Amino acid sequence: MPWEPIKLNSGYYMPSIAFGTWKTGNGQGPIDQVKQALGNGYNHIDTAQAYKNEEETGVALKETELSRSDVFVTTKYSGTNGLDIPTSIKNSLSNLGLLDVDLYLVHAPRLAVPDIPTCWAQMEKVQDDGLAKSIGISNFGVKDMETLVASARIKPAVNQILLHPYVYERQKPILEYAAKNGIIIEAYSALIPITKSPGGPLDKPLNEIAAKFGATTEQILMAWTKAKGAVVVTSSSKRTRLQGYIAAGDITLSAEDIAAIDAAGALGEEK
Ligand SMILES: NC(=O)c1ccc[n+]([C@@H]2O[C@H](COP(=O)([O-])OP(=O)(O)OC[C@H]3O[C@@H](n4cnc5c(N)ncnc54)[C@H](O)[C@@H]3O)[C@@H](O)[C@H]2O)c1
Ligand SMILES: OCCc1c[nH]c2ccccc12
Repeated sequence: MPWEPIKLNSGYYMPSIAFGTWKTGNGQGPIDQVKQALGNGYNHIDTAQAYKNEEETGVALKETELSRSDVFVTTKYSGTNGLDIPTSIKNSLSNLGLLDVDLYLVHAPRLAVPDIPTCWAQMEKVQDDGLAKSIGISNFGVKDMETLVASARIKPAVNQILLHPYVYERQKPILEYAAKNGIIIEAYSALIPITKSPGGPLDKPLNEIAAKFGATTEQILMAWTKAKGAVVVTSSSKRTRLQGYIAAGDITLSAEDIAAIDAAGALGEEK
């Protein structure tokens, strides 16, 4: 299998590519998009309280042929409507029509109220109560993680962060801290160098490496992210793109390819 499942510090396995549901409201809508992803090789769905599509995600999960145990479901505490963590997880499970989620994340450190240790103790209770098999964080920096780990009984399984070559140097301390502490990094917006910041120093090496592999530049960015040990959370309403991302799991970049992407990434910051 190209995108191998990754073992979390909770003992559970997480599929290393996920379909993200943020902004799936347009066009087909979230139900059809999630069903399309589940029908095209994705068995990991990423949603959040803030995305306001947990109910539609739940419908898609019911309508798919895959059974509950075949799909890894992540949702997040986003502080929506000022609700606390115990209330939010119960609402999310009710919206999704599930008894538990595979992963529950604190969407951002600013949502950890009144402070990170108190918030994390509530997350630990969510796992103790069997409402989430694993718990984690999103958008946490090194200082945030240090504060959390200092008081934690259960370390976060995952930190979902922005990661692509233009921010790699800036994010590297997060990756290093996570690796030392057994926390898996999940990368969102891996395609920004193509979708939002084309015309920069990455264009040349990405195009050259893509031509060498007979691949698209999107696939090379996915392979780079995978090579950094990160799980990828991506999205598209287009079936062919979704299939392309899955196929990118077969691409193994050489050390020289990775070094060329790192070097070009370090030359240009995200625009
Ligand atoms: N935790 C967080 O704060 C956070 C933040 C952002 C995203 N996310 C999660 O990550 C998921 C994916 O985020 P993303 O959409 O930024 O990821 P991404 O960088 O993988 O981009 C995917 C988007 O790029 C488009 N795309 C692909 N190839 C393209 C091309 N050649 N030209 C133009 N557009 C192209 C796709 O159609 C899709 O809309 C979200 O749905 C969400 O679940 C989480
Ligand atoms: O996850 C995508 C970014 C995002 C959308 N709504 C949010 C609420 C809290 C933190 C992050 C987000």
